[in-house]
Amino acid sequence: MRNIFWQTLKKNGLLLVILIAAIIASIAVGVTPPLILQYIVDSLVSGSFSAYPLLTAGILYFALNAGSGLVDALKETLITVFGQKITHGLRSAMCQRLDELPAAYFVSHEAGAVTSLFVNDVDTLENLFDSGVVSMIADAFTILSILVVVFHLSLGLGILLCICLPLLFILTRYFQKRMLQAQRDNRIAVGRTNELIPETVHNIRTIHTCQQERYLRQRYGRTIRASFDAMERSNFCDSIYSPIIITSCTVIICLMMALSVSSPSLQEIFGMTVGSVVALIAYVRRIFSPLESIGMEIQNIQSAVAGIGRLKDFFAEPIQERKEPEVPDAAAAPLVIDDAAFGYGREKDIFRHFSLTVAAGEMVTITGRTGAGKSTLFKLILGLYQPREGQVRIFGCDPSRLAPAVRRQVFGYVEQQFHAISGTVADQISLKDPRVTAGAMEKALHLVGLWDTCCALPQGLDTPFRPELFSRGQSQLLSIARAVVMNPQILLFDEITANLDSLTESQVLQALQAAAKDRTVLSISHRLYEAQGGRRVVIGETEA
Ligand SMILES: Nc1ncnc2c1ncn2[C@@H]1O[C@H](COP(=O)(O)OP(=O)(O)OP(=O)(O)O)[C@@H](O)[C@H]1O
Repeated sequence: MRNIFWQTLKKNGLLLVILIAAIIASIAVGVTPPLILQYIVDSLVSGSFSAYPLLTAGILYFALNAGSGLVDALKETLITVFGQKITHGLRSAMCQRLDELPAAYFVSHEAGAVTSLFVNDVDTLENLFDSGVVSMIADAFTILSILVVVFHLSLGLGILLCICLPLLFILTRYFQKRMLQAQRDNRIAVGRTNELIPETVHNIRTIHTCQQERYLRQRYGRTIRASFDAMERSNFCDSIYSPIIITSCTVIICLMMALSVSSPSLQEIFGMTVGSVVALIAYVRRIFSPLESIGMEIQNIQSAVAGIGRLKDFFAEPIQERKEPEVPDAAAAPLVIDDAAFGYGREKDIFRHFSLTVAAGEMVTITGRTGAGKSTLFKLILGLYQPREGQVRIFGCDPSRLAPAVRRQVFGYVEQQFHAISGTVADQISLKDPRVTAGAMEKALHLVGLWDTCCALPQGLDTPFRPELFSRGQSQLLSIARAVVMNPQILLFDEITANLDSLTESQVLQALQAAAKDRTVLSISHRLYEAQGGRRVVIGETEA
C-alpha cells in the first residue's frame, strides 16, 4: 500500500509542487491582511500619512482578502484531485489483486464486505488524505504562522494565546465528540425506522389479522424517540459551542486590553497601538477556525486508521499461484475425476472418494440429495476450487491451469440464474470477447430459438440490455446461447430449469437438447435426463 502512495506521489510530482505552493500561498494570504490593516489604522491615527501608500495599502488589503478565497479554492481543488489520484491508484491495485485471489477468498468473504472494502474503506482513506493529514498540516501551519505574527505584535497576547489555545482545543474536541456520537445514534435510529417500514408494509395483513397495531406503534415510537433525542443532543451542542467560542474570543481580547492598560510594565509586554489592537482582534478571530478544523481532522484520521487496517489485510491475502498453462489433449477423455474429496474451509468434507470418467459425446446427469455437492462438483470441474484429495482432469489438464483463451472453447457453463453484464444484448452472449463473431452469435441464437426475439428489439442485438427485455425463460435461453457461442466441447448445466414454469421449461429443454447434440454434457437436471436419457451418477452416497 505504501508503494501505491509513493508511486502516485512520484507520478504527480508537478501537481504536488503546485499543491504545496498553494498551501503556502493560502497561509501567507490569510496572515497578511491584518498587518496591512494595522499599518492603515496606525497611519490614520498618527495623522502622518501620504495618500499614495495608504491607497496602495487599502487596495492590497481588499485584493488579498478577495484573493484568499481564490487561493483557498485552488488549494481545496488540488487536495481533492490529489486525493482522487491516490484512490484511483489504490482501487486499480485492488482490482488487480482481486483478479489474482483464489476462489476460496470469495468463499470466506461476503460480497457485501468486499464491496464495502472497495467503496467505504477506500473513501475513508481519501478522507484521510484530503480532510485529514494534508488539511491538518495546513491548519497547523496557519495556527503557527498566526502565533508567530501575534508574538511579534504583542508578546503578552502570544503567551495568553499559548495558554488558552490548548484549553479551547480540549473544549472543541469535547463538543465534537458529543455531536458525532449524537449523529451516529441518530443514523442508527433512522436506519431502524427505515427497516421497520418495509417490514410493516410487507406484513400489513398479518398485523391487522393479529391486531398487532399497538405493538408496532410502540416500536415506531421507540425508534423515532431515539432519533429525536439524538438530534436534540446534537442541536444542543451545536447551539452552545459557537457562543462559547465567541465569548472566549471576546474574553481573551478584553483580558489583553485590560492587562495592557493596568500597568506600564504590562503595557510594554502587550505593546499596543490602535492598529495592532485591530490586527490582533482579527488574528484571535482567525485562529479559532483552524483550531476547530483540526478537531474534525483528528476524527477523520481515527476512522481512516481502521479502514487502512482492513485494506492492509486485503493486500496481505495470499494470491493464487500462477502456474504454466496446460494445453488440452484432444485424445484424452473430456473429464476424469479420480477419488476426489472436497470441503469448504475447515468444515467437514461435502463428498469423498468420488470418481467419474466421462467419454466424448456422453451425456451424464449428476444426482444426489440436496446439499450433496452437485453444484460444488461443477466448480471443481471448472477449476474454481481444487479438490482436497484426488484429482480432476479435463482433456488431461488440471482445469485451473487451462489458459484463459481456451476456456470458453472447452467449457460452456449455464447456471440456475442468468447473470447479466453491463452492455448490449450482443454483449450478454459474447461477454465482450472480440473473438465472438456476429455469425457465431446468430448461430447460437438460432440454436436456442431467440433469433427472432432479438431481431425484434429496437436496435436488434445492439439494444442496451435491460432485464425487462427478456422473460425469465428467455434469459435462460440467452445463458445457453452464451455458453455455446464459442462451440465448447463440454457443456455444464446446473438445474437451469429449476425456477421456470412448465411451458417455459419445455422451451428451455428443447434448446438444451439442441445444444447438447454432438457434445459432452454434464447436467444437474432430472428433466433433461428424463427427456434425453444418458447416464445417471449419484454423488454423496459414498461418504465415510
Ligand atoms: N461458498 C460456500 N461456502 C461454504 N459452504 C458452501 C458454499 N457453497 C455451498 N456450500 C455448502 O456445500 C454444500 C453443498 O452445496 P451445493 O450447492 O454444492 O449442493 P447441491 O447438491 O448443489 O445442493 P442443491 O441440490 O440444493 O442445489 C451445502 O451444504 C452448502 O451449504
